[in-house]
Amino acid sequence: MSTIPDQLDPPSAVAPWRRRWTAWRNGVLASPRFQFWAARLPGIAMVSRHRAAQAFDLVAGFCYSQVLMAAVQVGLLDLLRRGPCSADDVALASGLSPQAALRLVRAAAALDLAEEVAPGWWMLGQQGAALQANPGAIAMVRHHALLYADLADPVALLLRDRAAPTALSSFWHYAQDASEHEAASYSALMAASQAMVAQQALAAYPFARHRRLLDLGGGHGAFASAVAKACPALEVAVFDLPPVVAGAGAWLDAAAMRGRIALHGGDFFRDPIPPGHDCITLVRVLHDHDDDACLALLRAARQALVSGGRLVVAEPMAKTPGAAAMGDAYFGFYLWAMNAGRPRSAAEYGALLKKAGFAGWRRHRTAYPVVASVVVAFG
Ligand SMILES: C[S@@+](CC[C@H](N)C(=O)[O-])C[C@H]1O[C@@H](n2cnc3c(N)ncnc32)[C@H](O)[C@@H]1O
Repeated sequence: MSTIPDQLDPPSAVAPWRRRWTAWRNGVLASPRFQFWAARLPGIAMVSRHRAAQAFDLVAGFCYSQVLMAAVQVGLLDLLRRGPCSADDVALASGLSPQAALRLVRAAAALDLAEEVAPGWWMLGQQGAALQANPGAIAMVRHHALLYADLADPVALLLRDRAAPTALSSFWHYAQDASEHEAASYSALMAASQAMVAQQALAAYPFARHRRLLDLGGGHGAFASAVAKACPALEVAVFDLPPVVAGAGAWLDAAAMRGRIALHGGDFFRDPIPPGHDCITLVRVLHDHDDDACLALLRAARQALVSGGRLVVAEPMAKTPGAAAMGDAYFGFYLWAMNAGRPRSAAEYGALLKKAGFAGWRRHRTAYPVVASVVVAFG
């Protein structure tokens, strides 16, 4: 099927030394002789074993994710949280056969989701404990069934070029006329995973220096509520599609924030953005949209901001040191499957913000950039 020629004409953009060095290094790494010796030479052997394990994880990662999915779906993590369990306990609670339960709990232990604390008895492992305590992460694991369905044939997905509906594009139905049920499904997922994002943004940027904040695409108000709690003097409002805003009341009631957060329903690509705010936030919104749409939204946000105001962008970004796979691999394919948007680096946001008329921008450090990076624009 591939029509890629053996040799490509070197493009002038690639420095000759870089091309020669990379080709030489790759030739060495691919050589069976090098691999044979690298596994035996003291010092290099450790590195090469680590690289081999990484390569295996890359090949088998989809299977690990499905072990996690099964553990979440049958309630294994909840069960192990309560105390030591045998495979028979797992079988009884999950409806699996004893041998299937044993296979699952052993796989979970190999991934640090479970830990065998005595022969035949398991509790939560370290990863399992952290995940089980994080409702947002668990909600995302369940949600991944849709992405997994879209990725079943990744080349077919790429070939469709975002022109045909997918499981994810149906889930993320951003429209004025979306049903309240559709809007409620994705808004609940976002609200469940918002706490960890808000934590990053609140620690990275001093929202309390502002007077009035508008969270564009703010869903049911989870981020707005977190900021309002952290900054009692700040007036906080949310702007989102009418079917989303219509469902926000119940969420705000549950969080005891009704009345504290003003709600505006509208389409930020068509309707005017409410003026008079000195801070506008876009949290996990821009990466859902293609460049032209982002630019239009950033221009509209800049016009709505009061003079001297700030625009705060918070979302997981591409080219994040130490978390590059999260950006262009995970979000790259997630948003491709969603049929809109792309992950962008902080520098790419900087360029878009300048194009939208902002005088400057700055990246604010977050403790977990894998959850969210923060870029602030001014002027
Ligand atoms: C990925 S969600 C993020 C929600 C929230 N900011 C968070 O981080 O939890 C994107 C949000 O943008 C909203 N949105 C998308 N298109 C919109 C539009 N044209 N006008 C207003 N809101 C829109 C969606 O309804 C959704 O609530």
